Amino acid sequence: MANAHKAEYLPENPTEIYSILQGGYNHPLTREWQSEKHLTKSMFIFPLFISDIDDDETAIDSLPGIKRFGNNKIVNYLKPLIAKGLRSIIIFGVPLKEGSKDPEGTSADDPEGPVIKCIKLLRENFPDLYVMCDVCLCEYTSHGHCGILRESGSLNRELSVRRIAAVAVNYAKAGAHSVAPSDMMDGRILEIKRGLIAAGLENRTFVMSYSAKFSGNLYGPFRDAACSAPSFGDRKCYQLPPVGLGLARRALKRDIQEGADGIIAKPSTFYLDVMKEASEIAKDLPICAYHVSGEYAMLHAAAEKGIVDLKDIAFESHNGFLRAGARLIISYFTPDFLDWLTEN
Ligand SMILES: NCC(=O)CCC(=O)O
Ligand SMILES: [Zn+2]
Ligand SMILES: [Zn+2]
Repeated sequence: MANAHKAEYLPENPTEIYSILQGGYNHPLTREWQSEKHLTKSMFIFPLFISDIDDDETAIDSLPGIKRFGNNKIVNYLKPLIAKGLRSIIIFGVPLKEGSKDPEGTSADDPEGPVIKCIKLLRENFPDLYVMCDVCLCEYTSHGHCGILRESGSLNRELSVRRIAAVAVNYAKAGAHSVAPSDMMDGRILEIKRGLIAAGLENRTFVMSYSAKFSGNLYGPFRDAACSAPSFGDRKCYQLPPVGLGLARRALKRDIQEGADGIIAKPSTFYLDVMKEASEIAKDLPICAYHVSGEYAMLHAAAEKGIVDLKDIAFESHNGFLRAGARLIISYFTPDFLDWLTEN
């Protein structure tokens, strides 16, 4: 008999019954029930570009809707967003003044520099806002690379890691709740944790590691906003090659061992497999997707051309990150989601 292996309880023609799925999602509510996770306002971390020109308020052409602000302007800009439910931001400093960049990136943690001033300002004005700081040297170095260089132009890993850790500790001292090293120097998580312990700040500082940060073609608008393009060469010897899934796994495992409290996967849409693996390898840590500037700009460009609806595509992409295991999202769409998640 053809159906000898068929279970007793199956009907003669099972496809009649078991192939039917559409009854399970024909209503808007039953479609919502399919979602295992929902986007919430508290998942969003909004990138801020803060320059050393205190009255700065400059639109970034390649990042629609995003501006660079000086410290005199940022509080008023954030007030309505916080009223709508903004919980967290990540600060990127942008020194623009003549002579504000040098080989060591001194302006990164200058007490009078844009970042330290912004941390203090935001902590004073918004006691409930969670203040995260990107930690890197590229915005502050004259050469535009993410670490300290040898005379030959190659990276000095040891000096870089020491400098990165010192900057991170100074941000924490100024009041940052979280530091997020994006430099990709080997060993910086351990060095930062050691620095935080030495400063007595280890039990109140969240170290968010950009573990799986790939070099590639999606950071252009950010470099316009942060004026951080390297003056020579590229970042391919420290950011991961896009094909390097194995390297991402190694970086993740190392950063977990060195004590990272959270993991960033970046970029996001093109690297959902990495995000999924990160959520499995680092299952005890929150995974954060970084929807980077190029991804944001592409969706805007497509919407402008009438190819996609901006809100629909933003939900589709950001829900993808949750499906892939992310719990947090750094996104330039944050102000939009604060509106959209209120309407919903
Ligand atoms: N550390 C931040 C970046 O390198 C770029 C992010 C972006 O393109 O939005
Ligand atoms: Zn950098
Ligand atoms: Zn970076």
